[in-house]
Amino acid sequence: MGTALIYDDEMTKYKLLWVDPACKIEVPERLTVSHEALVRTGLADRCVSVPVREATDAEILLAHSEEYLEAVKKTPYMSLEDLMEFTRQYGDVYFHPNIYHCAKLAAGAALQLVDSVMTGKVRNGMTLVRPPGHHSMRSAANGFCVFNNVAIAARYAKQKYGVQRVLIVDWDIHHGQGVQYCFEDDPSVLYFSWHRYEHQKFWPHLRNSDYDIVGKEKGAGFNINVPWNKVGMENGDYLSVFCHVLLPVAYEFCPDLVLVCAGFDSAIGDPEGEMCATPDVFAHLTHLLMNLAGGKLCAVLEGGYNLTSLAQSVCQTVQTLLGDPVPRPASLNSPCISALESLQCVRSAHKAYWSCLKHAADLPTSTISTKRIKLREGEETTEKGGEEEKDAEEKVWPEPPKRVTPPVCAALVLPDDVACPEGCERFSFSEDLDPLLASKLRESFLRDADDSTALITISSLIALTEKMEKNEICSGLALVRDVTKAMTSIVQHVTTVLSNRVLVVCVGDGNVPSHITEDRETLVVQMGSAQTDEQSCKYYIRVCLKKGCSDTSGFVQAVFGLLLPLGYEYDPSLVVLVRMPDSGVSDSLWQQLTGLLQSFALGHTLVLLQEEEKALVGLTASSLLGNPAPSLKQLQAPLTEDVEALERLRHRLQADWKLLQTTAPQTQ
Ligand SMILES: CC(O)(O)NCCCCNCCCN
Ligand SMILES: [Zn+2]
Repeated sequence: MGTALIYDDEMTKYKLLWVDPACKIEVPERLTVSHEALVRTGLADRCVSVPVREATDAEILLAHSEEYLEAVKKTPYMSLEDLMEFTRQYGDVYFHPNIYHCAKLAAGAALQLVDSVMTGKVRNGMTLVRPPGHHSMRSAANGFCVFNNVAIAARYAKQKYGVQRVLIVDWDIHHGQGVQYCFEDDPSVLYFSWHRYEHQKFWPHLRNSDYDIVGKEKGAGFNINVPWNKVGMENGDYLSVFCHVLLPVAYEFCPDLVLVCAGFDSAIGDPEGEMCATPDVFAHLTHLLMNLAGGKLCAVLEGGYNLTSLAQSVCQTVQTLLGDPVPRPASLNSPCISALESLQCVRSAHKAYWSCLKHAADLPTSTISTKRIKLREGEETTEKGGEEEKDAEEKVWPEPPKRVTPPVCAALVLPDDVACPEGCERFSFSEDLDPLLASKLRESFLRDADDSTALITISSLIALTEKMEKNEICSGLALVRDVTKAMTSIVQHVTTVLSNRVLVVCVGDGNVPSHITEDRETLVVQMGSAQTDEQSCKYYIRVCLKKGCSDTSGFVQAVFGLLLPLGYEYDPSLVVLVRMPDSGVSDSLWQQLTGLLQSFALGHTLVLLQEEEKALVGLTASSLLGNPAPSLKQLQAPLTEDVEALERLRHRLQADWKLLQTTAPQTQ
């Protein structure tokens, strides 16, 4: 199934008709540069084009009052003076004779996207709209927004398709208070937003945007606010919040549909956000959400005012929705202190509501900057002045790397009697084996040296890693007699001959030859149940789950709280995913893990299965081909001893691995 792209240039046909410094950044070119970039890069042609439509009155009334709708209906017939008068009753927004029409198209476009995804016409999609929506409230326009496109879409999905749980991820740099107010007492809609806040000194200056506003009554816990109290946040800050807050909660919530308030003013160069995250980070944010809800993801444009980073970020998002490999995470810095304080505050505020956060640390006490500094009357805000505003110094950043999709998506090394799944390519090393390599392999890995099939398999695997390194093949899978031996020979080859960093993920117990963990070029993370005396060290990390890998919620904790942050920090060029014999991991969790690990190494994931487990070839290959993993059930609480053990392990390792941090260093 494909990716929908919904755009209509009618939504470019309104603009600011008078002088208003606060609104001048919201220009029609935001839509044209975004769409033109998608066309120029060929991404638009790869999408399924779906037409826009106007939202009906009934649909708009899903999130707005009748008096508000009736008032907006009058604007097309207003004179310039009347439009200015009408605008004055709202904040930081402007009206235009054509904006009502465009606002109906923006909301209608979001509904068309929901229809396309919910009916299975497409897997996921994005719509480029203006006016944006997430600030508009039941009876008020605000922050360039007229109708709350995403709030309407969420209500529509529940009403028309019986969707039980909707996750709304708002990565725009402003707080979508309109969405928050719409669902704050509704446990069926989980709203997550990060936003520039600076202790309430940044627009819209709402006390309700802070981390301790968690939702009301039955909705308590279903509203997550992550305030950024400093500008300049980077990719590492964003990915830490995804790994340590959003994703564990999202998997516990187990949504049937994911809606994204896709604002790109959180990208570098944007005059509103003044952050430093680069456009390729949106490829990762998108990818990390794509295995939720069986892949049903609708991205709706919100803000984004630097036309260069906006266009690049839109392309990164759409290219990921199309299933292309995500770029390697550029050298991530550790989260800054302020981000860690926010992280700690949010996790602490929600520990009562989410079992995955039950053991989170308490609120930081001593750190001064988490205390809210009440905005005293007239105290200067961080807003720019009026006309005399200084030009944010021109930020420059590298063009996101071209994301080439290798000619072969998944290559499989299989015994002849095992069928090769649709869409994959059987791979066997054909050319005659280099005699030197053959003898080396024989003496170091093969018991009975004349075991020719094993030799062929091992040499096929080595040839496979070389083709992955050349980006001729994206991912691989092999059925082998002994996964440990195969893992060892691959790691040996890749780290010595190709001198690349390898992340080895071992699912299940079994001995991992110690020497592959001593070369510093390999990071091994093993998830199992065996309590071993040997301690984890920086490059060989053992996660012990009481009930082993059959405990889905404990396993998911370890994936988001430990494995993904490690992977992002280590930034390997190859991921080897090994399913140890009798691992006990469930099929859907195995597929989730196979999907998530493609965040690293340009998707170069090599999966090793014992040949007895040939029944797993099809579903593993499906994940390697980029098909969304089946959604896990709603997760019950992980075992206390497992979470405590994971916290201890993370605490011990965070000196070496900065992305494991979830708390700010204690200041005296
Ligand atoms: C969709 C959106 O979230 O990007 N809207 C942002 C609105 C920003 C308003 N800034 C007002 C500045 C007042 N001096
Ligand atoms: Zn915004």
